[in-house]
Amino acid sequence: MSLFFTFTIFRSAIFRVGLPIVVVASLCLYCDNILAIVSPHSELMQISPYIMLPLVIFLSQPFNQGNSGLLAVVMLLGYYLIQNHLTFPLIAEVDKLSSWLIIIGLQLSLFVIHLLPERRLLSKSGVNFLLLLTLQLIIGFIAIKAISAAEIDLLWRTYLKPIEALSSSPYLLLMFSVLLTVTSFFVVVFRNDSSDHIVFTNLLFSTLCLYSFNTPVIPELCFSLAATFMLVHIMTSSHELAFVDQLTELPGRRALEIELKHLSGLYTIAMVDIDHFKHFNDNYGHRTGDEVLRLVSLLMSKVSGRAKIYRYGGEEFTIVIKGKNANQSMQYLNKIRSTIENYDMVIRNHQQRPIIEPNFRLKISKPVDQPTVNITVSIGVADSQNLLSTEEVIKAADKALYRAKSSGRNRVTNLRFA
Ligand SMILES: Nc1nc2c(ncn2[C@@H]2O[C@H](COP(=O)(O)OP(=O)(O)OP(=O)(O)O)[C@@H](O)[C@H]2O)c(=O)[nH]1
Repeated sequence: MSLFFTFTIFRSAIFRVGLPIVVVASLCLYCDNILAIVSPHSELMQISPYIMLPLVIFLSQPFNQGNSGLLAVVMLLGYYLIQNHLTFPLIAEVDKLSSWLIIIGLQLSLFVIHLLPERRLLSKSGVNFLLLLTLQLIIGFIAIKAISAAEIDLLWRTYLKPIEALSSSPYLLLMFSVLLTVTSFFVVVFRNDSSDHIVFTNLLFSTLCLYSFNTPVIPELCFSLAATFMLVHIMTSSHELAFVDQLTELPGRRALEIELKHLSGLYTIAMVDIDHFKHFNDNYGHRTGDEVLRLVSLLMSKVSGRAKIYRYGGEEFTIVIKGKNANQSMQYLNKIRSTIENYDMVIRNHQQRPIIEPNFRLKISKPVDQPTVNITVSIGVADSQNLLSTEEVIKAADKALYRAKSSGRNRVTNLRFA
């Protein structure tokens, strides 16, 4: 499987919602076994959200993941309130009211983060959100002071009685939680913006926490797992920013440099360059040019083979094929060249629809009567046989690419056989 598809799978909505669902489902299925393992470490479990959530807040600032930072602030506050303002099992009237307010406040605040742009934690939108959170806290405290025990009891008996066989939490609150979590699920499936899946993950774990509020260690476990997902999200997003080209979603130049450091033995390097791309940009505009770059990346990735494809820079790509010499790689490279050449690109008005659909699906069939253009690429190839270093192989492939261009373009050139 090429690196391109590995990245695509990790970034897909299905993977992003699927992984936390699998974790939560496993927790539910093997609850007794998991509790038996973690219960002896309950003190450690209790403090772990206090360590992990501040770490998320701290890392979110330099890593530009403000929404993760805000999620962690909400979760930390929720966890603190659950640990310090509730007595389990929830029998006292004031505890019941507090738990309802905490859950409603926690989940609404988490959900609102779907609406925020990805900025730094201490940006204008971040600070506004934190002010809103403070306001919510004040309203909560006023409500607890203002509502009498008799009124809470009436509320409990009239609207909020739990279905004991299902959960000790009021079913109306559970429904509210599930509704927000399911809505968030669809936000990930249909939008899948940078932090959507992590909002969903937090909602999912907080719903599980509500569902099993009175089970010991469950709140600690849920908040720790949510923090773990956020830490992984911050790390993988930063890795992506550093190593994945944002336009084509292929690994970029830095990823290639690291790959080159580890290359040894027999391998082939091919430099791929789109022909007359400046002309294409001048004729159809830079935005269409960008889409062509994405299309070429996608077409190259679809041609099967165990090669790794990188965006070298501009309209140039690098293909690394391990375990094969240049001659053995020619068939694969020619297939890439011909696949690109034979793809009929429909140039649409950008106000209507782009060449490639936003979710990166290839448009295979072209509508009748639409004018099409075909682009071509030139490829220069060299292998590690008789060459001492990767720099030399790249230089030789570059030289071969220059020859491919000067010999008429739209060809694969291997200088050893030229
Ligand atoms: N749209 C778009 N254009 C880019 C990007 N990076 C580089 N380019 C353009 O790619 C073009 C490269 O042009 P040249 O190096 O002259 O090459 P060419 O026109 O492809 O000609 P040959 O390589 O000789 O076939 C320039 O016009 C750059 O502006 C990008 O990320 N997006």
